[in-house]
Amino acid sequence: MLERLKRSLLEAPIYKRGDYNYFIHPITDGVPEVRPDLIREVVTHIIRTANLDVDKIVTIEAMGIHIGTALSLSTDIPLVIIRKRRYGLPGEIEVSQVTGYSKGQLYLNGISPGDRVIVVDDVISTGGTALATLEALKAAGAQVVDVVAVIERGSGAERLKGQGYQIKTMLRVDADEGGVRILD
Ligand SMILES: O=P(O)(O)OC[C@H]1O[C@H](OP(=O)(O)OP(=O)(O)O)[C@H](O)[C@@H]1O
Ligand SMILES: Nc1nc2[nH]cnc2c(=O)[nH]1
Repeated sequence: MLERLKRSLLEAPIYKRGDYNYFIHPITDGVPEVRPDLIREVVTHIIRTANLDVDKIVTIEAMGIHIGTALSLSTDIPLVIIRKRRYGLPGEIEVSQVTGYSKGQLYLNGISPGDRVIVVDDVISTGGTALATLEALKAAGAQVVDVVAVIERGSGAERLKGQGYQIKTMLRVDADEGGVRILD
């Protein structure tokens, strides 16, 4: 299962960001190129394993967009993209996002109270983005029926699960100078 994703992660180059061994991968970075076979494998897996009895798919700019778009095309469920830019539309919800590398604001539009949604993203690491997303969706009155991240690195997903959030991840990984290791 997920053989292409696993193989591609084992081949991912490492880029040193200070002390952090950052892996560069088509799904999480769009670099060197977004591979259709990987997107297809990921989306097929989501369709098999996630609860798609939803009104909307929600993803987060930037690196959730290709996964969200492919899932939307495969299911005909509309896609809502949480943006890092304010639009000032009526009802726009603003939340703070803190990740391992950045701090900023996220802006949610397009959700009506009672909407059933699934959240999809490329990676969960500290869990800061997922937490901000869930906070925004709660403020919008959405019912979050599933949260799926393709790759899990670090303790964020476990922390959020400990706080009662249901989060599904496809592969858990870590990385050092030698490359990516798949943990399960
Ligand atoms: O669990 P976390 O520590 O919050 O990290 C996960 C988030 O980090 C990345 O986004 P990032 O904000 O780096 O922006 P990008 O998608 O524009 O690269 C990724 O796409 C996730 O949304
Ligand atoms: N692409 C990518 N995203 C991450 N998010 C947290 N760690 C990483 C990493 O090593 N690579």
